[in-house]
Amino acid sequence: MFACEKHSDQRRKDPEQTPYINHPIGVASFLVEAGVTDLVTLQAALLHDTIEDTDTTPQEITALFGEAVCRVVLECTDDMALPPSERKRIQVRKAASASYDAKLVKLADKLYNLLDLCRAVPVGWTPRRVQAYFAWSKQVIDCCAGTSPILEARLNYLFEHGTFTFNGMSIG
Ligand SMILES: Nc1nc2c(ncn2[C@@H]2O[C@H](COP(=O)(O)OP(=O)(O)O)[C@@H](OP(=O)(O)OP(=O)(O)O)[C@H]2O)c(=O)[nH]1
Ligand SMILES: [Mn+2]
Repeated sequence: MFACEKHSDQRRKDPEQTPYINHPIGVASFLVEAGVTDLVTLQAALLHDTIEDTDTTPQEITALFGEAVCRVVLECTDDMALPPSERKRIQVRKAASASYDAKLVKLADKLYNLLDLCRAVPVGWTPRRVQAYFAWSKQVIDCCAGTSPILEARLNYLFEHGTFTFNGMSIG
C-alpha cells in the first residue's frame, strides 16, 4: 500500500501510460516465481523505486519496514541529481559489489524492464535507445551473475530470442 500511494500519480512511459505500480509489483512477482521467499528482499522489490522516483526518504522506509529493507532499497537507488550517462556508469560499478538481496532485485528489475521493452517501446524512444538499454542492462546483469539461476536463465533467453517492434517492424 505504501508503494501504491507513493507511485499513485506516476505512469510508465509506454503509449498506454500503464500505472507505474505495475512495475514494482511485477519485479516482486518475478522474484517469487524464481523461488525467493525472503521477506526483506520482496519488500525491497516492492519499494525499490520509491526513494529514486518519489518524495520517499530513507527515514520513512526504515521507520516502516526496518533498516535491512532500507539498505537494499538504497542499493537499488540511483542518484537522480547526476546526469544520465554518469548514473548508468555508476549503476554498473555498484552492481558488482551489491549485496545478494540487492542483486536479486536488480536482476528482476532488469528482467521486467527488458520484457516491457519487448511489449511496448516507451514514447519517444528510438530503436537505438532500446538497443542501448539492452546493452547497458547486460553489463549490470553480468555484474550480478551467480545470484539466481532462474532469473539469469530468463534473462539469457530474452537476450537470445527477445525482439521489439518499432513502427510495425520487428527488431531483434
Ligand atoms: N522499459 C520501460 N521502462 C520504463 C517504462 N516506464 C518507465 N520506465 C523506467 O525507465 C527506466 C529506464 O529508462 P532510462 O531512460 O534508461 O532510465 P532513467 O529514467 O533512469 O534515465 C527504468 O527505471 P528503473 O526501474 O529505475 O531501472 P533502471 O533505470 O535502473 O534500468 C524503468 O523502470 C516503460 O514503459 N518501459
Ligand atoms: Mn525499477
